[in-house]
Parts: sequence; C-alpha cells; structure tokens
Amino acid sequence: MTLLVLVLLALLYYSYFSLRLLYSLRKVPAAHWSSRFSSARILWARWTGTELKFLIEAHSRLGPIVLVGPQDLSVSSYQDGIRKVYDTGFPKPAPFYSMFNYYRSEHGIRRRRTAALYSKSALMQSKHLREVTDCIIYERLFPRLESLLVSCGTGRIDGLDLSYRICADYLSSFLFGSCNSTNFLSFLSNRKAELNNDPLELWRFHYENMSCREAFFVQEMPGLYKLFKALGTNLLPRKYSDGTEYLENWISTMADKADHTITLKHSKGLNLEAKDEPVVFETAKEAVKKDSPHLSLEAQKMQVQSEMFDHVCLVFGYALWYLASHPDAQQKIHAELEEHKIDMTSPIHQDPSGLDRSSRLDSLPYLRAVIDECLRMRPTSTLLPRITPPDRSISVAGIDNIPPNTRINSFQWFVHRDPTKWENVNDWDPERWLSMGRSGKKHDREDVLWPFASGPRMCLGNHLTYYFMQHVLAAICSIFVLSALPRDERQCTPGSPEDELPITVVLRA
Ligand code: HEM
Repeated sequence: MTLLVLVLLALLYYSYFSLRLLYSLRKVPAAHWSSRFSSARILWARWTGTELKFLIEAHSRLGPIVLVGPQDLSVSSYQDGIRKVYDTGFPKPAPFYSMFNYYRSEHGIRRRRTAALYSKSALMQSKHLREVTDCIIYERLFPRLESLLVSCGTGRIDGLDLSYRICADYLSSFLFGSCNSTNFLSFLSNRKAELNNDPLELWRFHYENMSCREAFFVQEMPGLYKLFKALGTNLLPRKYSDGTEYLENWISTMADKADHTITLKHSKGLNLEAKDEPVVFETAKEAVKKDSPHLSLEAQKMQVQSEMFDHVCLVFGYALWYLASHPDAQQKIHAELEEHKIDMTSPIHQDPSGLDRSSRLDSLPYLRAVIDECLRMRPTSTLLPRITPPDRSISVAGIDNIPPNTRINSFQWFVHRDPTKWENVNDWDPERWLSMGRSGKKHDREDVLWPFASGPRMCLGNHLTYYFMQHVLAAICSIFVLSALPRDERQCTPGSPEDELPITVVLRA
C-alpha cells in the first residue's frame, strides 16, 4: 500500500513537472513533432553524428531558437541568444564534461591558476614563449621541411599531419619547457613504412579512440551508463579506457620530466635557457599547492594536467590547406612582411627601430585577416552545452520564462556559416575582414567571430593561438610556397586520422 502511494506521488510529481515544462516552453517551436515530449530524436542525431545538420535545417525553418527535447534548446542568433547564454557564464552540464576532464576542482580556481600567463600582454613579453617559438620554427620545422625537400624532391606532405606535429611540440614546449616537450617534428616523414614507429600516429590513434562514438552514453545518458555499469556491462569499449590511459600517461610523463627540471633548478642551481623553463607547469603546481594543500601529491599532479590540443591542430592544419589552395594569399602575406620589413628567415627579434617582432606581426592586417578567416571556417561543430541557472527563469532569443536547469546549446557554425549573416559563406576569403573594420561595432552585428566561445568559460588559449599562428604562418610564407594537391573528398570527420590535406612544399624563389 505504502509503495502504491509512493508510486502515485512520484507519477503526480512527474506529471506536474512535465506539464510545467510544456507550459513554460510552449512558445519555442519544436525541431521535431516528438521533441516536446521526448529527447529521442535529438539523441538519435547525437548518436549518429548528425546533430549539426539536423539543427541547421531546424533553425532555417523555425527561427533562432528551437526546442530539441523537453528541456533542451538550440539557439542560433548571436546578440539576443548566444551572448545571453555564454557571456553571462551559465555552467556546463556536469556529466557531459566529466569524462574529458582531468581536473577535479572547481572551474574558477582552476582557471585562475594560470590565466595570467595566457593574457596578451604576458605572452607578448614572454621570453620563454619567444624562445619556444624560435626553437619550433628554426630548430625543428625549417630543418624538417628542408630535409623533406632534399630527401623526396616532390615535397609532398599531409597538412594535417604537419599541423599535429607543430602544435603538439609547440604547446607542450610552452607548458612543460622545450626540453620536456614532445618532439613529433623529428619524426616527420612521408614514407608510409616509417610511420609504424611514429609516436604521433600512436598518439592520434589513442586520441581518436578516447573520443569514440560510445562516449555518447556518458555524455548524454549518464543514468543509463551507470545502470549498465552497475549491472556489470560497461558501455564504453576497451579502446576508450586504453586511449584515456595512454593520454594520461603521455601528459604525466611530460609533467614528471618538468617536475624533475624544477627540482634540478632549485636544488642544484641548474641554469636553464628560457625555452626550457616549465613556466606554465611550475605556476600551476605552485598554485595547486596553495589552493589545494589537502590533496595528495598524486592528486595534486592530476590537477595540473592540461586540456590543450582540442581545436588548434585542426584549425592550423586547415590554415595550411587554405593557404596552399590560395597562392595569392601566401604572396600577400609575403608582400606584407616585406613592406613592413619583418624578417622571418632567422630568429632575430629586434628590428633597427627597436620594435619587437611579435608586436609588429600582431599589427599586420592581412595576416590577421587570414587567421580570422581560418577561425571562421573552422572550428564550427564544437559542442558547447550550457545549463540555465537553477534559481531563476531567463529570456533568450525573444522567449521569456525559460525554466531553470534547461540545457541550451549553440554551434559556432550558426555564427560563422549562416548565409544570412555572411556573403559567400563557404568561400575562404580573408579580404572580407579587411573591408569589415573591427572597431566598436561588434555589439550591433550578427556577423562576428566566435571560435573561442565567450564569457567566463571562454577559451584560455585565444591569444596564444593568434601568437602561434602569426609567427608560424609568417615564417612558412617567408621561406616556402605551399600548393594544394587534389584531395579525396571523403566524408570523414575533419581532423580524424583518415582525413588528409595533401600539400606540396617548395622553396620560395
Ligand atoms: C584554434 C584554436 C582554439 C580554439 C578554436 C579553441 C576553442 C575553445 C572553445 C570553444 C572553448 C570553450 C569550450 C566550452 O565552453 O565548452 C575552449 C576552452 C579552452 N581552451 Fe581552447 N581553443 C583553441 C586553442 C587553445 C589553446 C592553444 C589552448 C592552450 C594551450 C587552449 C586552452 C583552452 C582551455 C584551458 C579551455 C577551458 C577554459 C575554461 O573552461 O575555463 N585552447 N577552447
């Protein structure tokens, strides 16, 4: 009898709750006839990797805000939609990120530990970053490209593969010091036979496995995942845990080496070159000791792991591809460098006027336009879910009283590839940025750049990305000319191990 009453009460509570939701969100058009009552359609789209396609169609039919599940919305307008959700800092749904998250502490604390090191002024003044950049360009990248030209004559490379090598070496040097970083550029080869021993191939294999399709269950159906696990069935395949373990060990090994470098520096007075200083790691480590002294040494170490590689490898790979497909753009970068007398052929940073090369690169309009256009084109499909605050209703994209704890997502694609916001939306065209002007007017416009998201969870690496791309692209365009080869237009996910961006490299005449 008691059980029956409890079941009835639960049903009543559920019906009341569902009716309230139905009522609150009744003005939001539903992406599918079932979406008002069930998440089945959107879950199917997420499982099959067709969510973006499904939503592009739904928004073009129904407007800037659509209902995709009983308590799940998608928003596509920038000023009255995305800015309200992201700029005000609505939290991320906990289960969604838990599996990719090496950190165990509150986000704000974690972010504050190293945020100052990523600010534009800190990066511009950083001797460490300057030396890291020189080391990657002049000691690793140029010699590799030159030896490739000598060894195979055709200079054929995969732009994506090269990008992974450059980005991994660059970012791991920035975080852990050059002497503790990866050295994937040393293994650059276009001979398939040699790839078996290639550490990058192994890394990409595990990285791909960690982002496997079954990760869907943990992100989207955490309850079901836990239930199956309790019943003895793990919905995540073995390759997922192998991949996670591999990548955690990979980062841990660099962290251990950086730790050792710090110990030698402090106890034995080891004199380090600026590029070898594990600046970011040391800052994070000191901060963790202060803000989380209760943690064990091992737990403290886990706190300083970093989530860094997600987008930059892909964007940079496509930057090489777009430039290779547009020789005129390479020529314009070269001409801009010559016009401003910026010499990228050697690691000399001061020009006769005493100005720093990084600041001068940062002021070049065409180079900036090229990078902005690459960031407009990619990334476009990062999942960025947020949850509305638990204590109040909010208004988004013209809809009032959106209830607490509603999931809202947007895709960069909606901002960057909407034909109503941009002309020739699918053409890679840096010139569009030169004619737009960037001062002051951003807050009235819909055609804005939003690759790093916005608000308190905005990407920490946005200035680092510009710094990195300005230096490496300028250096490449100074010495080499890239040409795109015909590409197999397979429908594989950009950036996946099967994707390839075939390019040839020759020395600039
Ligand atoms: C093309 C380059 C990059 C793009 C497009 C990009 C994009 C993003 C986006 C969209 C987010 C927000 C994710 C969310 O809100 O759910 C993010 C977060 C983050 N990114 Fe990036 N990123 C790039 C490069 C980098 C680099 C180079 C680093 C650092 C080495 C970096 C470090 C981070 C960190 C630490 C976060 C988490 C920030 C937080 O939660 O407070 N990113 N990135």
